[in-house]
Amino acid sequence: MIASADELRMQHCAHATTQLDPAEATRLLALLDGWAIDEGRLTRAFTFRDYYETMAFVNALAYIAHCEDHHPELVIGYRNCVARFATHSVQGLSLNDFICAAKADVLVRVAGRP
Ligand SMILES: C[C@H](O)[C@H](O)[C@H]1CNC2=NC(N)=NC(=O)C2=N1
Repeated sequence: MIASADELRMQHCAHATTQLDPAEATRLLALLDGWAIDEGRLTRAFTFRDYYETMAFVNALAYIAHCEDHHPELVIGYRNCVARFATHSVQGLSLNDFICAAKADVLVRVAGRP
Protein backbone atom coordinates (compact mmCIF):
# COMPACT_ATOMS: atom_id res chain seq x y z
CA MET A 1 0.00 0.00 0.00
CA ILE A 2 1.32 3.43 -0.96
CA ALA A 3 1.64 5.38 2.29
CA SER A 4 3.42 8.63 1.42
CA ALA A 5 3.81 11.25 -1.30
CA ASP A 6 7.41 10.11 -1.76
CA GLU A 7 6.24 6.57 -2.45
CA LEU A 8 3.70 7.91 -4.93
CA ARG A 9 6.26 9.94 -6.86
CA MET A 10 8.59 6.95 -7.16
CA GLN A 11 5.92 5.06 -9.16
CA HIS A 12 5.33 5.20 -12.91
CA CYS A 13 2.02 5.32 -14.71
CA ALA A 14 0.66 2.10 -16.17
CA HIS A 15 -2.41 1.45 -18.30
CA ALA A 16 -5.40 1.90 -16.02
CA THR A 17 -8.44 -0.35 -16.35
CA THR A 18 -10.40 0.44 -13.20
CA GLN A 19 -11.32 3.59 -11.36
CA LEU A 20 -10.01 4.01 -7.85
CA ASP A 21 -12.77 3.44 -5.37
CA PRO A 22 -13.72 6.69 -3.64
CA ALA A 23 -12.29 5.66 -0.26
CA GLU A 24 -8.89 4.92 -1.81
CA ALA A 25 -8.96 8.21 -3.75
CA THR A 26 -9.67 10.06 -0.49
CA ARG A 27 -6.83 8.24 1.24
CA LEU A 28 -4.34 9.07 -1.53
CA LEU A 29 -5.55 12.68 -1.63
CA ALA A 30 -4.59 13.04 2.04
CA LEU A 31 -0.98 12.16 1.12
CA LEU A 32 -0.76 15.25 -1.11
CA ASP A 33 -0.66 18.95 -0.22
CA GLY A 34 -2.87 21.44 -1.99
CA TRP A 35 -4.82 19.08 -4.22
CA ALA A 36 -8.57 18.57 -4.24
CA ILE A 37 -10.96 16.33 -6.10
CA ASP A 38 -13.17 18.68 -8.08
CA GLU A 39 -15.81 17.38 -10.49
CA GLY A 40 -14.03 14.03 -10.55
CA ARG A 41 -10.63 15.49 -11.39
CA LEU A 42 -7.56 15.83 -9.20
CA THR A 43 -6.99 19.57 -9.18
CA ARG A 44 -4.45 22.03 -7.85
CA ALA A 45 -3.77 25.73 -8.43
CA PHE A 46 -0.08 26.67 -8.51
CA THR A 47 1.06 30.29 -8.13
CA PHE A 48 4.28 31.91 -9.31
CA ARG A 49 6.04 35.28 -9.28
CA ASP A 50 5.64 36.05 -12.95
CA TYR A 51 4.81 34.67 -16.36
CA TYR A 52 8.30 33.31 -16.92
CA GLU A 53 8.15 31.14 -13.80
CA THR A 54 4.63 30.02 -14.68
CA MET A 55 5.72 28.92 -18.13
CA ALA A 56 8.88 27.25 -16.81
CA PHE A 57 6.66 25.20 -14.51
CA VAL A 58 4.29 24.37 -17.38
CA ASN A 59 7.19 23.15 -19.51
CA ALA A 60 8.62 21.03 -16.70
CA LEU A 61 5.16 19.59 -16.09
CA ALA A 62 4.88 18.85 -19.82
CA TYR A 63 8.11 16.88 -19.55
CA ILE A 64 6.70 14.80 -16.70
CA ALA A 65 3.47 14.29 -18.67
CA HIS A 66 5.43 13.16 -21.72
CA CYS A 67 7.59 10.74 -19.71
CA GLU A 68 4.54 9.26 -17.97
CA ASP A 69 2.23 9.47 -20.99
CA HIS A 70 -0.33 11.05 -18.70
CA HIS A 71 -1.38 14.61 -19.40
CA PRO A 72 -3.09 17.19 -17.23
CA GLU A 73 -5.57 19.75 -18.42
CA LEU A 74 -3.94 23.12 -17.83
CA VAL A 75 -5.35 26.59 -17.41
CA ILE A 76 -2.49 29.07 -17.55
CA GLY A 77 -2.54 32.63 -16.25
CA TYR A 78 0.14 35.28 -15.78
CA ARG A 79 1.14 34.07 -12.30
CA ASN A 80 -0.81 30.86 -11.95
CA CYS A 81 -1.56 27.53 -13.46
CA VAL A 82 -4.44 25.20 -12.60
CA ALA A 83 -3.65 21.55 -13.32
CA ARG A 84 -6.37 18.90 -13.49
CA PHE A 85 -5.67 15.20 -13.78
CA ALA A 86 -8.14 12.47 -14.68
CA THR A 87 -7.83 9.18 -16.55
CA HIS A 88 -9.69 8.92 -19.84
CA SER A 89 -9.60 5.12 -20.04
CA VAL A 90 -11.53 4.76 -16.76
CA GLN A 91 -13.53 8.01 -17.07
CA GLY A 92 -12.47 8.97 -13.58
CA LEU A 93 -9.50 8.82 -11.26
CA SER A 94 -6.78 6.20 -11.31
CA LEU A 95 -3.51 5.83 -9.46
CA ASN A 96 -1.86 7.53 -12.46
CA ASP A 97 -3.46 10.85 -11.53
CA PHE A 98 -2.00 10.73 -8.04
CA ILE A 99 1.43 9.65 -9.27
CA CYS A 100 1.60 12.63 -11.65
CA ALA A 101 0.26 15.03 -9.02
CA ALA A 102 2.99 13.93 -6.61
CA LYS A 103 5.63 14.42 -9.32
CA ALA A 104 4.26 17.88 -10.17
CA ASP A 105 4.59 18.91 -6.53
CA VAL A 106 8.34 18.26 -6.64
CA LEU A 107 8.68 21.09 -9.15
CA VAL A 108 7.50 23.65 -6.61
CA ARG A 109 8.52 21.96 -3.34
CA VAL A 110 12.06 21.01 -4.31
CA ALA A 111 12.96 22.92 -7.45
CA GLY A 112 10.87 26.07 -6.91
CA ARG A 113 12.18 29.28 -5.42
CA PRO A 114 11.58 29.64 -1.66
C1 LIG B 1 -2.86 6.28 -25.73
C2 LIG B 1 -2.37 7.13 -24.59
O1 LIG B 1 -1.41 6.44 -23.85
C3 LIG B 1 -3.49 7.53 -23.67
O2 LIG B 1 -4.49 8.22 -24.40
C4 LIG B 1 -3.06 8.35 -22.48
C5 LIG B 1 -2.44 9.67 -22.86
N1 LIG B 1 -2.57 10.66 -21.83
C6 LIG B 1 -3.50 10.61 -20.89
N2 LIG B 1 -3.65 11.60 -20.05
C7 LIG B 1 -4.60 11.59 -19.11
N3 LIG B 1 -4.71 12.61 -18.24
N4 LIG B 1 -5.44 10.56 -19.00
C8 LIG B 1 -5.36 9.49 -19.80
O3 LIG B 1 -6.14 8.55 -19.67
C9 LIG B 1 -4.34 9.49 -20.80
N5 LIG B 1 -4.16 8.47 -21.62
